[in-house]
Amino acid sequence: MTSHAEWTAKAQAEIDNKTKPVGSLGRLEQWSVRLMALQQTVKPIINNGHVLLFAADHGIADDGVSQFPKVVTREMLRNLSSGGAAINAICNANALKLSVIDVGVDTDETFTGIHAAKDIAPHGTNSSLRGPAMTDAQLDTALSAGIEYANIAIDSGAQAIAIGELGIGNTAVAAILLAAVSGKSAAQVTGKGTGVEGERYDHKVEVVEQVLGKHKDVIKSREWREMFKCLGGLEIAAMAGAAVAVARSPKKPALLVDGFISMAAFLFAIHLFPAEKELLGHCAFLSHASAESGTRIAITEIEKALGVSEGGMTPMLDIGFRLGEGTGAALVFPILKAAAHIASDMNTFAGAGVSGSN
Ligand SMILES: Cc1cc2ncn([C@H]3O[C@H](COP(=O)(O)O)[C@@H](O)[C@H]3O)c2cc1C
Ligand SMILES: O=C(O)c1cccnc1
Repeated sequence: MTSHAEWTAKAQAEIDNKTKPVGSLGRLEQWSVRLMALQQTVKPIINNGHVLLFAADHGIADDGVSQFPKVVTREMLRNLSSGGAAINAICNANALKLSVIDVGVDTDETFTGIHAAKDIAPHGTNSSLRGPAMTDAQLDTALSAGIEYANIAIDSGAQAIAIGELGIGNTAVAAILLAAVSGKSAAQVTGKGTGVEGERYDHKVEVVEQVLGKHKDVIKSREWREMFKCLGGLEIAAMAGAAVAVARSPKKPALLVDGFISMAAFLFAIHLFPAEKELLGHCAFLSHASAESGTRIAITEIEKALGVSEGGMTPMLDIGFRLGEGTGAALVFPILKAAAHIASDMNTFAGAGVSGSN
């Protein structure tokens, strides 16, 4: 069997032979090479994409870390249900399937078309300021929900799975997770999320710092499961589960990682599932660099955890997105599709009778 490294070399040679100056399609070429190596074919296929949007509430949202109240998570579920959210629009534009999965939103309401895994944690997580955010059972069930919904999407024919999220307060949670992994300070990883400014931003940094202090022993232990249980979120766990299901799939789907929170989930997936580290690295495509200020650190940590060189996981776009919901991943889907077509449709210099470089 040809190894992934051999496939990468073969794919690079294929791309370099096509009718264009070497490297002239920039990062699109990188993705094209990566798709060939992932699917182990010179004609990779990306036709169907599916966005998995996991939603959950966070105890820490009541500690003043967001510009918006916690109730917005459930109000946005209703909006998603009626098709009025940003992700609905981008999925419509790019012919993507969308599954919204409630893995712990604090509501009794049921919404048409929204999957509800309500048995996990009906009110969301506890605040990590006061104790562990989750129980072991909650962490396991949220991871399993992610795995389950990713497998359903893959079985129904998706060659690309995007992971997105909704959960007021979750930029603070992602910042906490990133600080725990990287050892960076609260100020370095904490961004403005939905738009906290001035004293509210300072307060958010302080909360992140306090949580890191409260859980310093478990952070020091590098026991990844315990760390995630104490600091994490249900929708972030579900995204990590979905990522590992994509990585494990023999159908070799691509994983489109969204913004800051989605990146934190992917980073934790690498640490939670070390046996799948290589597969996670092969399948993952970072869609965009969110404007959230910890993003660069997140990308560096992902590259470090995967053991790839600096720049090996450069996101495709950097266009000021800072929304989440899977919007960046959904937006970039046609680019991933084009990367597959570059590989399968373009002619070689010899095949087209075009002169090569001098
Ligand atoms: C109306 C609205 C729609 C959203 N869709 C995604 N988010 C994003 O913002 C939240 C994270 O930011 P923070 O940590 O500052 O609360 C998450 O729900 C995330 O998905 C939204 C936020 C709002 C307000
Ligand atoms: O980077 C993200 O995905 C993001 C940033 C701010 C708020 N919600 C999501």
